[in-house]
Amino acid sequence: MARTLMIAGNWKMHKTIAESVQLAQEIKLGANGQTKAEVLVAPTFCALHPVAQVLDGTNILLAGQNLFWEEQGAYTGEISGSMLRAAGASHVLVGHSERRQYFHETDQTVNKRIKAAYQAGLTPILCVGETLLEREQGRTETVLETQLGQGLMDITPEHAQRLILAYEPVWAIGTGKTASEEQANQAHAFIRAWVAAFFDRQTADEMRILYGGSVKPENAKGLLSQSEVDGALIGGASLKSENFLGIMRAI
Ligand SMILES: O=C[C@H](O)COP(=O)(O)O
Repeated sequence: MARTLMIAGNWKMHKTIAESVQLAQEIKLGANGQTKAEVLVAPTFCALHPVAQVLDGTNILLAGQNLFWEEQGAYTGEISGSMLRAAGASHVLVGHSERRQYFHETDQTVNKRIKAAYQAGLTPILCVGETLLEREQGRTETVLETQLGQGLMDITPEHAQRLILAYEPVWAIGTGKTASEEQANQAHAFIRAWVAAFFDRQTADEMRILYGGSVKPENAKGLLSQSEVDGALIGGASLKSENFLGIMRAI
């Protein structure tokens, strides 16, 4: 079955509220009727609600960049799934490599966040991917298997039907080095086969697996035309509307 492509922009820790609103307005104008892909943006927490107001009435989706697994409480600096929902988000990134690397998130806490996302009615976008060293040691598949297996532990098949995965080789993030089309397709095929074995074939066939790592207008077409690549999770190139819209137009 045909999977709807998703073009997702992760704005990371970039842009003030005013700048986020401006970018959202430019994307809203530019994306209007220009793409068959689903479009999603993930601003900083403080810009979520203002961006939601800009995107109101469009089919552009809004995501949080992370969430905590408790609903509320004395957890300074954290945000819950229901708070993201209330701010206008329908999706949430979980387990981004920057969260794992700089904030010590583990597969176990990723699993708690995934469950909390479902609990709040959010669609999680689970990010997985190997480091350069792991790839050079031939451990890519083992790493992916572990991140997926532990991250998705005890997730019900019903919930899995709403899951989105993102393959983001750490060595390709923000480095300008993109995985080759073959490398991306091969990793995605491995992930899809894993999903089929862990859940079932239909879930695997329907699951979107996005590629992330230095995607830009010049390489988007090649990457996104791979049979196993169902969209892109874009960092740097999502921060300028002409680049983000350029990626949309390239597909
Ligand atoms: O979430 C997005 C990825 O980390 C990719 O970032 P990048 O496009 O800047 O390499």
